[in-house]
Formats: sequence, structure tokens, C-alpha cells
Amino acid sequence: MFIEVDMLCKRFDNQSVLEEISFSVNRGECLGIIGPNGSGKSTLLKLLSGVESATAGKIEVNGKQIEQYPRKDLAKWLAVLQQESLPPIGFTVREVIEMGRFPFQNWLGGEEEADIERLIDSILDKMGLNDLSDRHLENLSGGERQRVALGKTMAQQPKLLMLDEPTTYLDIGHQILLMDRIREWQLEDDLTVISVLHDLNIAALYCDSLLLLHNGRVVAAGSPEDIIRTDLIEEVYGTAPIVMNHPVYGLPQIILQGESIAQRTIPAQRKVEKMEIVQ
Ligand SMILES: Nc1ncnc2c1ncn2[C@@H]1O[C@H](COP(=O)(O)OP(=O)(O)OP(=O)(O)O)[C@@H](O)[C@H]1O
Repeated sequence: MFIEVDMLCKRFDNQSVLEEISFSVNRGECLGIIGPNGSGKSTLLKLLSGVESATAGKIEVNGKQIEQYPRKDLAKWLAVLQQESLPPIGFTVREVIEMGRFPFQNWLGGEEEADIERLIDSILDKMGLNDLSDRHLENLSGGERQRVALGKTMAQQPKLLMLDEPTTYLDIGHQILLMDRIREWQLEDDLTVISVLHDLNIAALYCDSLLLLHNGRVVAAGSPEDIIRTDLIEEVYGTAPIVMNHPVYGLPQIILQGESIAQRTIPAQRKVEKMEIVQ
């Protein structure tokens, strides 16, 4: 077992934000953390990445508690892709990606320049950033910046990647591109991935397992088929989507329903009285 979380609790002042969270993640697995706004997803990610410390409970990585790893060691195998984690201004795409190597360098540099060049070139290639490599970050679109941010974490060559809502602000093309690159990287390098995701359809398509949080507690954990169910989603999100199997991949996908939509004037030939719900 690569990561083992046991009875984790987090309180801020007197408010309990996470209660008795337990789960495990295998090496090379992608775990999606889902749940409504304020359910504790980002806080859980901060505890897992060592940014915040837990009030109670423990997190073990490879049999050792996360607090026992020196900061510098953590930075060598754990990368976190956060919203807006890029430097503000004045750096080119290539320079930012090179910054991913910082945890491995001493004050003299300390890495073979040719090796680093080769690594950065391959990342620029993989992320489709070749034509942008000399452009300044501040002149890029949101989707391009997010690709650079992922490139920077790739340069770090971590064993464990954590992502906080990586597809927010991205159009569907860039969402798929980003998730595909992460998935390929996961499979090629046996990378373990833990990602907070809002989009349940993306979560079902790209995650091996899901952890559903509500009010700081784990409501359910399991495969996408176990978790993306109308009853569970309604209990937690307060809206009941239709769940269907993806026609190509067979994975569960949700289709939203809303009261006011039913009241719209919809041509008779397009209306269906009742939809069969696939569970
Ligand atoms: N530093 C803090 N001090 C006090 N309360 C906090 C702090 N950080 C988070 N919280 C509270 O903890 C709860 C969970 O927040 P968190 O950001 O983890 O939720 P989330 O599931 O990631 O939400 P969202 O989907 O809206 O981003 C919220 O009620 C939030 O106000």
C-alpha cells in the first residue's frame, strides 16, 4: 500500500472541517476526491501534501508518517499542481519548467546541463509547448498557463502527484488534453495521482477510484461505478442527475436535470415522459 490515511481529523479554531477520514491509495493509482463546495476536499489535499498538519489521525506514505519525511525529501517525490501556482511575471515558459528541477539542485546547480536540457525538451514536446517556449508567461492564455504548470511538475519527476481542480477555467478541449497527459504520465511512470475534481464526468472517466466527501466525512469510496449513482449524488449534492453508461467506454456519466428545464416549452417530439435511470 502506497498511501494509508487513518482516522484523519482537522479542526480550524473550534470548527471541525474533516472527521475520521480513512482510505488508502495504491501505487500507480489515480484517486479522485469529489464532493460539494465546502466539503473539505482542498483541506484534505493540504493535509496529504504536508501543507497543513492534522488535528488527529495519521497519513503514512510507504509505511512512514508523512511528518517524518524531511521537507527537502518530500519536494523530490511529491508535486502539487495548484490553481495559480506559477511565478507572477518575467519568466519564459522554458524557465518556468526548469524551475521544477529546483528541489534537486544545490547552490552550485549540481545537475548535468545536457540531461536537464533533454528532459525539458521532452516535456515541452509532450505538452505541445514547443512554439511557446520563449514566450513570457504573462502573455499566455489560461489553458496554456495550465499546461506550463503541469510541465513544471513533470520536470520534478515526482512519484506522487496531487492536483487541486486542474480543469477549472479550461474549455473542454483543454480539459481532455490535460487529463489525457496526466493519465499517460500515470501509466508510463507508475505515478500515483490524487486529484480534487468538481466535474463528476471527468472524475468517472479518468480516476481508478473515487472518494466522496460531504460535511468533512467520507460518504462513500470505491470505483466510479460504485460512487456515480443517482441516490448517492442526490444525497450529497441535493440534485438528482440521470446516470448513464458512456456509450464508448461503459463508464458512468451524469446528465443533469432541473425543475425549470421541465417547464420549458420543448417540442413534443423531443420530450420523453420518463427517463430510465441506469444504476
Ligand atoms: N484556514 C481555514 N480556517 C478556517 N476555516 C477553513 C480554513 N480552510 C478551510 N476552512 C473551512 O473548511 C471548510 C472546507 O473547506 P475546503 O476548502 O476544504 O472545501 P472544498 O471542498 O475544497 O470546497 P470548494 O469545492 O468550495 O473549493 C469550509 O467550510 C471552509 O470555510
